[in-house]
Amino acid sequence: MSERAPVVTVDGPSGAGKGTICQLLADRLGWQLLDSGAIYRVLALAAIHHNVELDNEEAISLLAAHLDVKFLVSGPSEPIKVVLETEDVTSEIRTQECSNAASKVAAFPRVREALLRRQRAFNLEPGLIADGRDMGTVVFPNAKAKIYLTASAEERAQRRYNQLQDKGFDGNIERLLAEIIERDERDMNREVAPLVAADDALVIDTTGIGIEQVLELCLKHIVEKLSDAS
Ligand SMILES: Nc1ncnc2c1ncn2[C@@H]1O[C@H](COP(=O)(O)OP(=O)(O)O)[C@@H](O)[C@H]1O
Ligand SMILES: Nc1ccn([C@@H]2O[C@H](COP(=O)(O)OP(=O)(O)O)[C@@H](O)[C@H]2O)c(=O)n1
Repeated sequence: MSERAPVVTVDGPSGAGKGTICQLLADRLGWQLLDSGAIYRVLALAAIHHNVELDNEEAISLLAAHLDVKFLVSGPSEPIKVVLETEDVTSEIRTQECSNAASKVAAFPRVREALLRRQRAFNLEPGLIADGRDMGTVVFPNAKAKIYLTASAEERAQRRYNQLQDKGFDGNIERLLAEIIERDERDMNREVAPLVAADDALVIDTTGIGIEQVLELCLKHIVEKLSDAS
């Protein structure tokens, strides 16, 4: 399988900084952006809206095959608007309930299969930055450059806590940490497309490293890999 336009994959656990770095990379390079986690989140929300049990693989995979989701891009650096059917769900998919539900529906092999083509359709010129758990291992195995971001669970929980505070919400750090650990375990131990660094990925532990420095490390790796490939 070969990719149409060049692809850079960024995988890793929750709170590692993937979304932040991918947005910065897409802006810097002027490339498309795929937030694959948002697709699993929208699917989980659709299941909740349609009263589908989260443990019903058959019903959820049917929902996945017919998922009516749109990602509306208004311009560089602008947040992408996520629309499910006709409803703007951009904020609703970010709740803790949706994060946990997304990780449950994402464990079903038939659900992942049903969403593969939809994710690969983001591979358009001039290039794609793909954010997720299995971007470099399953969805875009021939990506030109692969990055795996991680950080200690404690630091990732602290980042989520700060993020909630910034938005004016209260968070419970112990609960956030427990949920991060539970989600890591589910994502890393599922049978299909578990969260793991691709053999050829650059692994960056971002614990104690600022966003600017992580961005520089990523850009250096991407430039090297893109020039190797040309
Ligand atoms: N290297 C870093 N150092 C400190 N905070 C970071 C770093 N990377 C990301 N963050 C912050 O952590 C939070 C979670 O980052 P995010 O990009 O959403 O992670 P992910 O997409 O991997 O779940 C955000 O508030 C972001 O600003
Ligand atoms: N490529 C992907 C992306 C997300 N997911 C699942 O979707 C959930 C939400 O992903 P996300 O990337 O939006 O989550 P955060 O890292 O932002 O917390 C994850 O916990 C995974 O279970 C996945 O299985 N495969």
